[in-house]
Amino acid sequence: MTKIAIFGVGLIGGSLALCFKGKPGLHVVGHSVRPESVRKYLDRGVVDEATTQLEEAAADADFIFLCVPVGSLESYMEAICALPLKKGCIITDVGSTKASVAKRAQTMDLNGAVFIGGHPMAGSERSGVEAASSHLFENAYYVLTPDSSAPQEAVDRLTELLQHTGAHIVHVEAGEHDEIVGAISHLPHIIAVALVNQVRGYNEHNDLYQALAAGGFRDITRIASSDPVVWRDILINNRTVLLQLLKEWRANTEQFMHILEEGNESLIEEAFRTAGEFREGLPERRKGMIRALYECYIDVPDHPGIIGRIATELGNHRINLSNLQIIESREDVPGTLRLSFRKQEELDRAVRLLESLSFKVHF
Ligand SMILES: NC(=O)c1ccc[n+]([C@@H]2O[C@H](COP(=O)([O-])OP(=O)(O)OC[C@H]3O[C@@H](n4cnc5c(N)ncnc54)[C@H](O)[C@@H]3O)[C@@H](O)[C@H]2O)c1
Ligand SMILES: O=C(O)C(=O)C[C@]1(C(=O)O)C=C[C@@H](O)C=C1
Repeated sequence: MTKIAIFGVGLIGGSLALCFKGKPGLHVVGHSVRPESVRKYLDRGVVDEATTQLEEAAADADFIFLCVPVGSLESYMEAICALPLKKGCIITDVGSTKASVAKRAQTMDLNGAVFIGGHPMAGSERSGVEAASSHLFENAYYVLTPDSSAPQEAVDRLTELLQHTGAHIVHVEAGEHDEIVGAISHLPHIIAVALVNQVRGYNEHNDLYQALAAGGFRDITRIASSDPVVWRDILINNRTVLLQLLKEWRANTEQFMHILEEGNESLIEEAFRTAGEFREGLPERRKGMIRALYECYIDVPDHPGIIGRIATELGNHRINLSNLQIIESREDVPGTLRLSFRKQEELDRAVRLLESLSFKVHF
């Protein structure tokens, strides 16, 4: 039996546990310092076994996954490596920053274990084991940051285990990883939070701000609802990179102010054109969340029964919708529906069907 110990069975740890649990030859043990959490993991069937004892969880483990907030990673590593570990045990983490934990692993006594940093590029604004899903990592990228001291055999073993997540494994150097995710994940979280708080301030004097906030505001601010402790740790940990990115962001914002002061129409168009083109190239269909898998948007006239008709047509053609969301709906104005499917083939069939019914489909 291969024993997998997961420390911190929250959104990410719980999702990994669900990917491994029930697979032949794998036994998943969850750890929490809180007895009520241990009971919850067992009641929800996320792990095979759960304990509050660090030593019991780590004993004889072939793989140890550290799925706690970034600020707690090093203390967990130190506590675990002071325990008797199985020789050749692989310790990995899922932290959203990689350089500091990699550096700490290089300077500490790993007690016969091998450390390989990891970071699944999938997640959600939700947290806790309640939000865990076995589908979270499907088709997402999963970054590994092995340094030159990591034996190839260990990297191969971890890569093989992670096949159960359905993610694509990529190797990135830890420092480069932190720069890239700083720009594509951490900076957007800061911007979303700052924007929501700016509007929250206006709303204190006029609650129409909140009432009128529609698709645009929701789309750009979903991640502002992310877990405060998890994000406190990420931002503090990656602050050198983030301070540089924020300087560049400030310069970009000032440039936009100049364009507006000048009333420069062509530069505004140009900014939307270049941004739109780049965004079109994002690997949209590789996202790991169920709700964001294979999507299309359709314009619909705002009249009663239209949603029912679309759902019925899809059902009649045995096309399974995984989600349907009204993005915009106002009286007398065409609305937009977002339709999500679990498979490319279902999306393709839905698009053909909806177009044949004269709906306008976008991606
Ligand atoms: N949320 C995301 O979208 C996402 C995506 C990829 C990676 N990560 C990384 O995964 C790790 C876990 O994040 P998550 O989103 O699963 O968080 P979560 O809050 O859902 O889970 C965190 C787990 O760690 C435990 N924990 C242990 N020590 C803790 C402490 N001192 N403070 C708070 N919780 C503590 C909690 O009980 C919980 O089980 C973080 O390092 C995060 O950077 C998060
Ligand atoms: O989709 C989200 O809600 C996320 O915040 C996921 C997200 C991201 O920014 O893309 C957040 C943190 C991670 O470390 C990896 C992925």
